[in-house]
Amino acid sequence: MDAKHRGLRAWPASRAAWRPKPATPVDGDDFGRVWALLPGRSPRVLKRLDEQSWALEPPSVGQSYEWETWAYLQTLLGKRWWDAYCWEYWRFLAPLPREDALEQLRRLQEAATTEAWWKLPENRPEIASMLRDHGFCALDAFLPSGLAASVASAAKAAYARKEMGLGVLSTGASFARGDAVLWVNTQDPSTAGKSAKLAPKEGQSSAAVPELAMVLEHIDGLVAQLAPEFERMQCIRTRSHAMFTCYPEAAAAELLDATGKVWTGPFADGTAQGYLRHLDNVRQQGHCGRILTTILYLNDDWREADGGAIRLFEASPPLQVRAELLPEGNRLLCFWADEVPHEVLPPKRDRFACTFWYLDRDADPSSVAFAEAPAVQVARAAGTDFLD
Ligand SMILES: O=C(O)CCC(=O)C(=O)O
Ligand SMILES: [Fe+2]
Repeated sequence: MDAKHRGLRAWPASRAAWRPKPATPVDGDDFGRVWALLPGRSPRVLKRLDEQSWALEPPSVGQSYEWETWAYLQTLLGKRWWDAYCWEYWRFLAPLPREDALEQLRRLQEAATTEAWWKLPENRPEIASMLRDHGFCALDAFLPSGLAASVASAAKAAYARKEMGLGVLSTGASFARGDAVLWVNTQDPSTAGKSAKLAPKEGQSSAAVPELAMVLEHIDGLVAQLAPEFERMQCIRTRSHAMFTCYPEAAAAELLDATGKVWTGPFADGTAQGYLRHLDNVRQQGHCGRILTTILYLNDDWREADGGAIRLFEASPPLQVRAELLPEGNRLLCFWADEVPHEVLPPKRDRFACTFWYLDRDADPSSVAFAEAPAVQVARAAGTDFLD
């Protein structure tokens, strides 16, 4: 991985990067990548905390004594240590009148779950420039936390009910990937009847998950936000149905192939369960319409030791790594479908995600036109409305 991209595991920094490391001094590179998402009525992203003069005052990010403090708080608060961390910085920047601190924290948390930091005008240029400069962008805390949790439960429940089928390549082959897949659309199955079951290919599993409609408002909103910045997004007119995936923990994996045999993954010993390096849209083999890949990860507290990172490569040289990202819950990853080769490393825990592709082709049984699509808006402005 070249120096420019080293450490680009998340943007803003992942929770993993925030985990206290009392014994390890933070080295120069990592130190420069400390970011914070501050909750509040207008949440703010603080960048490069080490460069802010106030951050050098105690309590200061990156100092070993501070990590020790947070390690201690983690033992007291469990998962809530993160909230306390955000709270601490908020308090530090804007001293509050004396008030019950816990009550205030509760209100801050509520505000933080109803507002999307990435929609704020001051954060937009940063997001677009990440996509422009690196070919991908990763947004943490993307959805309101309750919504992210409910999508994660829907995916996990579908997997537990054995509704997911073996992932296959668009060519029909399955040698390269070890995931279980379920195509999901937003229709309410009670009213949609047979049309609620829509998968791109005959025989693939599909289902309707109505709460995805809310998720789509956010992801479509991001696409609409980014589109004016990118010529190549102007032709987007449809979005695929959602693809729920589970890459099962290697030891527990038992997927059936098309002939009903237990499928043991791409490697002969059956231990590896990832997805080999590939492009989502190989233009030389015929443009499949995919312009932008967006993946919402659905896994709580994912650690480096759990494996399962998505590794993004440069187009050239072919094995030059751009970045690796962990599939941490409520992280949205976007990248150019025809320009960013990627692979999924085998996970040591069941690994869930929900993928949508934004396409430049017309709606068909596997995709739908959506109101914010740039090409749809152009057509509307010209007096043609081809939405249902
Ligand atoms: O789940 C991921 O991180 C990526 C999966 C993938 O590459 C795909 O489905 O095409
Ligand atoms: Fe892919």
